[in-house]
Amino acid sequence: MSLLETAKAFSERDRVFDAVLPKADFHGDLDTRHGPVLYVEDVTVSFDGFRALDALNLYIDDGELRCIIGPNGAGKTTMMDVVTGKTRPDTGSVYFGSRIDLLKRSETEIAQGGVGRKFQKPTVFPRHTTEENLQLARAGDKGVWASLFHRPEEAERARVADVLTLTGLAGEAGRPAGALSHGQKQWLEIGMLLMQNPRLLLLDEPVAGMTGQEMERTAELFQSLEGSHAVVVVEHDMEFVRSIAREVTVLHQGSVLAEGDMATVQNDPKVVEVYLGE
Ligand SMILES: Nc1ncnc2c1ncn2[C@@H]1O[C@H](COP(=O)(O)OP(=O)(O)OP(=O)(O)O)[C@@H](O)[C@H]1O
Repeated sequence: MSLLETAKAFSERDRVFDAVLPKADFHGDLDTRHGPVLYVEDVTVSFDGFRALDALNLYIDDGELRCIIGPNGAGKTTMMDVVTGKTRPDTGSVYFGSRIDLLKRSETEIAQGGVGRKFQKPTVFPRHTTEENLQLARAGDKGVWASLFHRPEEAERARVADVLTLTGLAGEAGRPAGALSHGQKQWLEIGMLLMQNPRLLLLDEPVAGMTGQEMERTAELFQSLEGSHAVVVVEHDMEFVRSIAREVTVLHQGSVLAEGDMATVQNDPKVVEVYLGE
């Protein structure tokens, strides 16, 4: 890929492009002593009078793995849009830890301040190797141009090696990302988010299109992140949800219909009626 093409690719890739901008830092203010890393309280979002989120309350504990399920149109994507600053709610509050008001922060500040988001479709740089993709994801620390040409330092090399191991991609480090399987591309993209060391990861349908074996590997990956990163997984694949879920939140018509462990949620008649019974 020529320099020009690489630069163009960056401008088409919102998250990495964001990282070119001066780094926002509110890690020092992040206070999770009360438990949650994310507080969504009484949040309402209306589109032309239709309530996509309706007085939504959602709390995610620091380091927890949470699954969010719900029928189409329940408000799952809108919830992630609100947390990441893409959509501003009509009412309510959203806090990262107990002190950082995310509604006062820009999308860029939120992304750089420790909230990573992965959209459904993997977006990696196909002609760069797996390892280079991980190095590029660190661009925020030093600017894209510098990161394309700089020699990785010891600490960064170690971080890349850790993430390669964590994502099961150590054997693919030198392969162009475009040659990876669909599942491997998804892991690489999660790895790229991990390079920025997010405290909270929001993942939209991460196993869509994966083989059964890839799903099993993904379940292991998510479980290994537990404790060090809070991971919120929005997923329709119930078998996958069952395989990883501790706490499940069911959204319906923009608010929480049920919450609890998988067995509790699965046997809740309201949930069966609106979602699982489909
Ligand atoms: N920008 C918008 N303008 C108007 N309506 C919108 C907009 N964004 C979302 N909606 C509506 O808000 C509702 C909630 O949408 P959302 O995408 O959050 O649901 P979801 O739970 O993510 O659904 P899915 O499982 O299909 O992805 C839907 O009825 C959708 O049509």
